Amino acid sequence: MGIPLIDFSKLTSTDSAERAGEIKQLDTACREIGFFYLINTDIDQALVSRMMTAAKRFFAQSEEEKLKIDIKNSVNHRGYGRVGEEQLDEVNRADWKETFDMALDLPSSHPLVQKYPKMHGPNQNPTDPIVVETLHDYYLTAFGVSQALLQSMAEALDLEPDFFSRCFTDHVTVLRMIHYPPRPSVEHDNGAGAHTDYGCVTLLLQDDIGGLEVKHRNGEWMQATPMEGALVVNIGDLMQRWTNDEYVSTAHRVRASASGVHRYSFPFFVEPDYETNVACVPTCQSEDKPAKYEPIYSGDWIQSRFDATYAYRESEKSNA
Ligand SMILES: O=C(O)CCC(=O)C(=O)O
Ligand SMILES: [Fe+2]
Repeated sequence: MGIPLIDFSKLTSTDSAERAGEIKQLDTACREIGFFYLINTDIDQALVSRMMTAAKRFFAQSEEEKLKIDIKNSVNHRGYGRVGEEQLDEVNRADWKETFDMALDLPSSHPLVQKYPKMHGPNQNPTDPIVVETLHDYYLTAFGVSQALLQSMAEALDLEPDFFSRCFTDHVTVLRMIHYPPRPSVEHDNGAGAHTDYGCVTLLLQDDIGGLEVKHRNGEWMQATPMEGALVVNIGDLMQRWTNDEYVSTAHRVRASASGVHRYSFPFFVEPDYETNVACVPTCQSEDKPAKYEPIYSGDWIQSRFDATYAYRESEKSNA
């Protein structure tokens, strides 16, 4: 009953028997727990070290400097979020973490920015060019991994291989850096409150500190212990909806770091084009199991979740 291990090099292997075997394992993981470790991806150790260095450089700046790119000043959810800005668990305490979010940078004149200004538009970049370049390189590499993974999932679900990946032309995939500073008191043990992710899949790179916990079906919390060279991947709500609850979006949370300990992690939230019509995939419905959810635009769904969990978007909750 642990978190299963999936080998990316086997998913993309030219040996069809090997590929088919690994796709089956992937399918089981997505149905039973919605979480897995992904090893042997194209994200090499050099890129991982560059990300760790970039995050430390960025978050080590003064609060004043970081607030120059405050996420509150961005209509499209890009930039720096100070400690307390996000509360993933809508009932308990705010998260003890600071963040930086970036996505595809579209100019204000782009038609999609005009149409969906709260999701598309320019990034608010850090001033350090090394940090910007590193984030850019990581974004592209992780995106490549995510698309190959979505192709394997489509095959696992007996769909055309590009069923999901064809919905990623002007997508709203977000790369986030998170810094969990040491917690202020023993009582404040909330690094990130219990939540499910909103999008298709999340690819998480984490350092070796640990703290991520995953809720098993039986209600017990399991540790997603850091594994060198592995990403932790999980299914998001949109994919659960798309597959009529066949693939499960599982709750997870992060324990706050102990006194004196800093943790860094990098979720990559894989989210399709705004106008992707998320309607039950053909192979996940039958007479016995009709579609449970109304079709929805992917972007409308994701935006409603941001509005529910961000302090600065509080006033928009009632419109969500
Ligand atoms: O930092 C982590 O390990 C996980 C963060 C997370 O679950 C999220 O940001 O959605
Ligand atoms: Fe998450």
